[in-house]
Formats: sequence, C-alpha cells, structure tokens
Amino acid sequence: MSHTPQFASARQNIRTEIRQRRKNLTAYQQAQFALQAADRVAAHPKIHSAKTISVFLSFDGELDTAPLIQRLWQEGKELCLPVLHPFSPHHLLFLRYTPETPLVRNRLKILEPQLDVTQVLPLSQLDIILTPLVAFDCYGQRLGMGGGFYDRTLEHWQDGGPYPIGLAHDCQQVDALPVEHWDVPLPQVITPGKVWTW
Ligand SMILES: Nc1nc2c(c(=O)[nH]1)N(C=O)[C@@H](CNc1ccc(C(=O)N[C@@H](CCC(=O)O)C(=O)O)cc1)CN2
Ligand SMILES: Nc1ncnc2c1ncn2[C@@H]1O[C@H](COP(=O)(O)OP(=O)(O)OP(=O)(O)O)[C@@H](O)[C@H]1O
Repeated sequence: MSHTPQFASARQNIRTEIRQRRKNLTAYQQAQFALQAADRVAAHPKIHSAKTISVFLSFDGELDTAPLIQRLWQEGKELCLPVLHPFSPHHLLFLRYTPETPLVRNRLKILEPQLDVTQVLPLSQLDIILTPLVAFDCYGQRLGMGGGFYDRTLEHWQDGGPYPIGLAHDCQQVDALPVEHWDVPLPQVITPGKVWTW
C-alpha cells in the first residue's frame, strides 16, 4: 500500500519540528540530560551483560553521548560507531571505537572512524545498538533523520540480531507517528527522565 504525499510531508514536518525542539535546549540542559541519561544507560541490566555496544557521536542537538562513552570505556565495554558504507548507499558499517581511533567527518558532517577494514565488526558481534532518532511515539515507533540507515540495520534484529535501545531527549516523544511498513519499532527507549519499554 502506498501513502499520499500528505503522509510523507507529515513525517517531514515532525522531523523539522522535533529537530528544532532539541536544538533549542540550552547548553546547561544538554549537559544535565547527558549525565542523567548516562546514569540510566549504565544502570540498565542489558548494558551490564553486554560486551559490545554500538554508540553514536551526537550532532544536531541530539542527546550528548560523550559522558556515556567515557563511562562505558571505563567499565571495559567494547564500543563501536556507525560509518556510512563506502559503496552501499543507505547502509551502515560498524567500526571499533577506542580513545585512539582516528575520526573523520563524513559527507553528512558527522564524525566517524576512518575506514579501516580490520576494525569492522559484523552485526553478529554486537550485543546492543544504541540508536539515534528524531522522534519516538508512545508505541515505540521511531522516526530518524530520513536516510533509512537504522531501519535497514535493525530489520532482522528479532532473529538474534543486536538488541536496539533508542537514546533521546524526553522532548522528542510524540503521541503517535505516521508509520511506514519498513519502520522498525524499538523495544526500549532511554531518555534522561525515563526508561520506556514496549
Ligand atoms: N549521531 C548520529 N549519527 C548517525 C545518524 C544519526 O541519526 N545520528 N544516522 C541515522 O540514520 C546516520 C546518518 N544519517 C543522517 C541522515 C540524514 C542526514 C541529513 O539529512 N543531514 C542534513 C543534510 C545533509 C547534507 O548536507 O546533505 C540535514 O541536517 O538536513 C544526516 C544524517 C548514521 N550516523
Ligand atoms: N529495510 C529497508 N529496506 C529497504 N529500504 C528501506 C528500508 N528501511 C527504509 N528504507 C528506505 O529508506 C528511506 C528512508 O526511510 P525513513 O524515512 O523511515 O528513515 P528514518 O527512519 O527516518 O532514518 P534512519 O533509520 O536513518 O534514522 C525510505 O525511502 C525507505 O524506502
């Protein structure tokens, strides 16, 4: 079933509105929320038992993951970051991320590890994917930046793939998102204020 143009523009309007909402947070709010979210993530039982966790480097007013990353390294977790696939459009690779990893800015202006095939981790080696998002709703549906990168990555997660946990500000929650058939709902979202579970 295909949707009307109005449906696509409703999704785009939500992206624009919520991206502006998170960009309006003050530096002080961003700093507080980053610490609160780091506490909630670190206390999560699935994070405790995980060995390898995919994180992301924040941009565009996203919840700042820097304090969380420091903490997970301290706890001995192996971390990785998404990297835009060099020749498969709209697909991500996941590369090991340590304090020594050289970072470069990709074409979407996000920092990512410099491509190095020896550092690529197959999805089967990831336990958890902390997933960025623009908006999430009260059913666990997620709307991203519009590239379909994470929808593709998470397509088969329930068949033994890495467990996805959304990471966002509380102000990114909306009542109900217009959902497409390829959208992958999240089983959990962590915000500074709450752990949401569906
Ligand atoms: N921190 C973070 N990393 C991430 C994601 C994310 O949401 N957050 N992604 C999640 O999928 C992927 C990147 N997805 C993106 C998709 C679209 C745009 C985008 O439209 N950006 C500009 C225009 C880009 C341009 O200059 O051409 C924009 O701000 O409108 C950015 C990132 C992989 N890494
Ligand atoms: N599993 C998939 N297989 C093939 N195409 C897909 C898949 N998931 C999404 N797409 C395509 O990707 C495009 C973007 O999807 P969508 O707008 O839902 O991205 P998003 O969830 O906002 O972004 P992201 O997942 O990168 O954060 C759509 O045109 C859709 O057709």
